[in-house]
Amino acid sequence: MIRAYSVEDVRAAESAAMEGLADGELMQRAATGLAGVARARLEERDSDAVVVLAGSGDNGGDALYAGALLAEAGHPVVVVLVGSRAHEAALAAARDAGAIVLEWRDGAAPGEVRTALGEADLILDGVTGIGGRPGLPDHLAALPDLVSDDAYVIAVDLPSGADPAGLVASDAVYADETVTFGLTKPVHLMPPTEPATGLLTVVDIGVPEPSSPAVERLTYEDVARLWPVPTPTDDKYSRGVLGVVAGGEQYTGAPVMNVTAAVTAGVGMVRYVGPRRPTDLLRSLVPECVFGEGRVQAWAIGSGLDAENADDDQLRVVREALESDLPVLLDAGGLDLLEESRSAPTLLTPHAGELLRLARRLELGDLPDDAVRRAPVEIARRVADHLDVTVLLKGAVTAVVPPSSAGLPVRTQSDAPAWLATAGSGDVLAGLAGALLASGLSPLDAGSVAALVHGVAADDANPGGPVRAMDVAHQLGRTVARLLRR
Ligand SMILES: NC(=O)C1=CN([C@@H]2O[C@H](COP(=O)(O)OP(=O)(O)OC[C@H]3O[C@@H](n4cnc5c(N)ncnc54)[C@H](OP(=O)(O)O)[C@@H]3O)[C@@H](O)[C@H]2O)[C@@H](O)CC1
Ligand SMILES: Nc1ncnc2c1ncn2[C@@H]1O[C@H](COP(=O)(O)OP(=O)(O)O)[C@@H](O)[C@H]1O
Repeated sequence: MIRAYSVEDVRAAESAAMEGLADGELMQRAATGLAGVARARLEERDSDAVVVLAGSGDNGGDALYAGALLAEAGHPVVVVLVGSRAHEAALAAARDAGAIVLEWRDGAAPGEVRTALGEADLILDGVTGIGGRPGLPDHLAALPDLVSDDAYVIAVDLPSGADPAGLVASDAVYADETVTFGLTKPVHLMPPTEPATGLLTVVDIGVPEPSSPAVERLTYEDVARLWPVPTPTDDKYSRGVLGVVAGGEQYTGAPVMNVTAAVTAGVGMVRYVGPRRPTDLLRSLVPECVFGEGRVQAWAIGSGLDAENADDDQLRVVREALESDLPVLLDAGGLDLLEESRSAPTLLTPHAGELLRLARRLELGDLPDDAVRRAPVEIARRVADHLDVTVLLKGAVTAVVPPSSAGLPVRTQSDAPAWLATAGSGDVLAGLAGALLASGLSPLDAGSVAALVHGVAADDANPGGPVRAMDVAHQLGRTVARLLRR
């Protein structure tokens, strides 16, 4: 498990670590680790010229001390001061080591700054760290255009401009690599900010780990720990039966994808409830599936289901499922059918558009069109709290957000290639997560394990190339086996 800690907890842990250490010792450790990574990258790329962007705070201090170490090691280093102040001792160290110091505190970039940025092989981005407000100052808006495409950008602690809490989207430096100190922070793992982080390298500076993470990420080892592996005493019923209510006369593909995914992921059994056409299709495409109502351990409801024109039998079964004490997953059209909290475990799996529609239907505050893009986890949290459900918000970084009452951290997963952004892949995820709910996993575990396995299966199905949703569904069993064997 990878764990990230809130800025307040990081600051408290850093203060605890500083007790008994000489003044500035932690910053020296940070700068030494940062300079070590920077030197390794310069060497790997057979390159030399360094630009240090230094802001007003201690993040700028880290970058300046690292710049001093790189200058001492013989690299040409140009420091560009971009904030209203600079860390004085660190700036003096950089000067003493031979760095050239330029200023770009406002307005357009001076010519010599443009030249330095254009010629840099490696840039240390030390504009802001965990003390930064989201967004870059206006005068730095032109920064990306001034940096050569060939330059390797290392963000110091976090990409400048990115929200340290990872809650809101903003302008930020997009780094090739982020070197963070001691502890991973939410910015590195959350949907709106992780894409700016690049490769994440954690340098140990001796900061103790706080007790409660704000964000967690499952690793392959966690899948091996959480996956419901059958024992010799199991039978198909004890392993879990998933009921699927999906599709209709119009939308016949979604149930095929749901059911194929659940069956391939190894659920005990799947029962499908739906009208004639999808039923006939499933009979020929997924012969393992059984049809009609019966006892189940969990429901997956809503993929390809048009709530307005749904079959009466389907709507009745959905009503009964929602009133039952069984775990329910609601996807796509099923999201329109939940009116109030349930007492049983409930997992919603919207994409951004569906989350916005749901939050608006529930009247959860002022919600402009870009509300979910700007603050995805906050909107998911509003829905989770209002309905007392777990919300899995799909995207390049998928967030699984439990209700605040559970007192659990958010889980985020980013295991999928962008090729997975293809019609039907969400239906595969719903079938997979439903299968895990039926086998007894909590909504948080089922959602996060499913997101990880779904993403890895997409890559396994055709490494480095396009995938169709059905290929992801067919790949699930082999991917699970590979992750369990590790
Ligand atoms: N504590 C420790 O033991 C250790 C800490 N360490 C390091 O310290 C970092 C935290 O340092 P920090 O607290 O000084 O905050 P930091 O992120 O540098 O920025 C603060 C200043 O930036 C400015 N500013 C704000 N927003 C801005 C924006 N959007 N765009 C531009 N400027 C902006 C604002 O100044 P203002 O603009 O208001 O004058 C504010 O005062 C941490 O990330 C890690 O790198 C390591 O050395 C390990 C040990
Ligand atoms: N850029 C991306 N990179 C990786 N995965 C993505 C990306 N965009 C979407 N996905 C994943 O693809 C799936 C799409 O689901 P969804 O939008 O519900 O599709 P559908 O409704 O067609 O089945 C989700 O699992 C989502 O996490």
